[in-house]
Amino acid sequence: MSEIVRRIVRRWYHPSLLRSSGQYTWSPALQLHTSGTAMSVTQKDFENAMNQVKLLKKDPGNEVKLKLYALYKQATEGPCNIPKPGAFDFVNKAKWDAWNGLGSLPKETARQNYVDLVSSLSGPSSESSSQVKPGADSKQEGYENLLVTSEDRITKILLNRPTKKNAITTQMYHEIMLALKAASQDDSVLTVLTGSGDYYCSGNDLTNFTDIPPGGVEEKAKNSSFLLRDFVNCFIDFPKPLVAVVNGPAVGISVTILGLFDIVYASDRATFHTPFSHLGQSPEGCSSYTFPKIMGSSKAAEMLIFGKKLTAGEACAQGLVTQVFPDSTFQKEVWTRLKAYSKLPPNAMRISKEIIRKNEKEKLHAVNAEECNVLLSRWQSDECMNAVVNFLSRKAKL
Ligand SMILES: CCCCC/C=C/CC(=O)SCCNC(=O)CCNC(=O)[C@H](O)C(C)(C)COP(=O)(O)OP(=O)(O)OC[C@H]1O[C@@H](n2cnc3c(N)ncnc32)[C@H](O)[C@@H]1OP(=O)(O)O
Repeated sequence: MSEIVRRIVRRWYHPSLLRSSGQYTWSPALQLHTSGTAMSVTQKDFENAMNQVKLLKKDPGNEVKLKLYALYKQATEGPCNIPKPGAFDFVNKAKWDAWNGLGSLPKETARQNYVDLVSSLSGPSSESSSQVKPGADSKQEGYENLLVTSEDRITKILLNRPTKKNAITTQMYHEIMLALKAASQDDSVLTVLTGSGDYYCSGNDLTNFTDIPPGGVEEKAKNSSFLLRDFVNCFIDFPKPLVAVVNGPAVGISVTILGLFDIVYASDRATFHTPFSHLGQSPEGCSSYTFPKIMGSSKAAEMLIFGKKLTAGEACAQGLVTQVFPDSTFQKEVWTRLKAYSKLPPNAMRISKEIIRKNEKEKLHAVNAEECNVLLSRWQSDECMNAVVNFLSRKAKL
């Protein structure tokens, strides 16, 4: 083991680098405001949702209350505009973090997300709504950082960790695999992956690298390689039409697996970034095969080797994205379209997907295995470890 590796392992264990997510105590100070400024189309839904919150029979828990608080503030006041409270002012710091974590999420999207979240907590409502609201029908329990709902024959898997830009933790990889398995067997006909807050997903959670088992960095790298292979296999083998609703910036693995989706709809706020060389890593998610195929080898190289960040428009021009929508109407347009698609005969859709993908499957599994094998050594390299330490010690961002 080189000196740098020893230094990094020591630093990985150093408590000052391991930031906890914190536990919050519910107090009246966290309760939602119930007056809002008048807004156009969804104001009625928004007000109904605010009223539904007061009628909830079960305490939704502090994490959900913080999300509701943040979305409410974003929907009514826009991006966080108050100074960061001191570290020991726990409650206000938690509220500030939640609101600030929504970044520049547009008011309209925050209002929609608030209504969706309340619907998922309340179950089906008897009131009519002017909006298409995916996810109000049935919420599936057992996920910590996903919100999995089914409505209108669409299963929606929402990455629900907005304060961390939906970075994917080890547990989330497992939860996403479970959710995909359940969706492949439920009575839905389409499956959607999307993100909550202003990001679609910031990729692999870099703190995953701090959880070193007794076998050291090598064992960690092996475990991660197996987990990644299983994770990507779930996308390769998913039998129903799979749609990515890219609501904001996407980074790393959340971008590379897009080549395994059947449709990718993007907000015009979305960007697509695979900074593998910057991180001392290499492509995964079968992108070393799908990207050159989709966009040609030189465009793929610019993304995968040089980390060029694409706008939604560029990603669409290069074939990675199916269609781009203005952010202000993104949710409404996309869900209206998906709801219409979900009425098509399910067996025909499934069989069409199978015939489109079947000749590629073996190749994709081989590419996945090879990419994971290369990453196994990349994750143990000084280049990668330095990049992770720099991020964790706040020296580097993308
Ligand atoms: C099983 C293992 C499989 C591994 C598969 C491999 C996949 C490869 C990849 O996915 S590579 C991509 C990895 N991702 C990154 O490098 C992104 C790192 N994040 C950033 O550069 C920035 O956070 C940002 C550009 C995404 C957003 O910047 P912004 O200034 O808008 O916001 P903050 O930096 O303040 O972020 C808010 C909080 O979220 C935390 N966070 C964001 N992304 C990640 C991440 N990928 N991993 C861990 N934590 C992340 C960030 O630290 C902030 O937390 P804090 O509020 O506690 O400070």
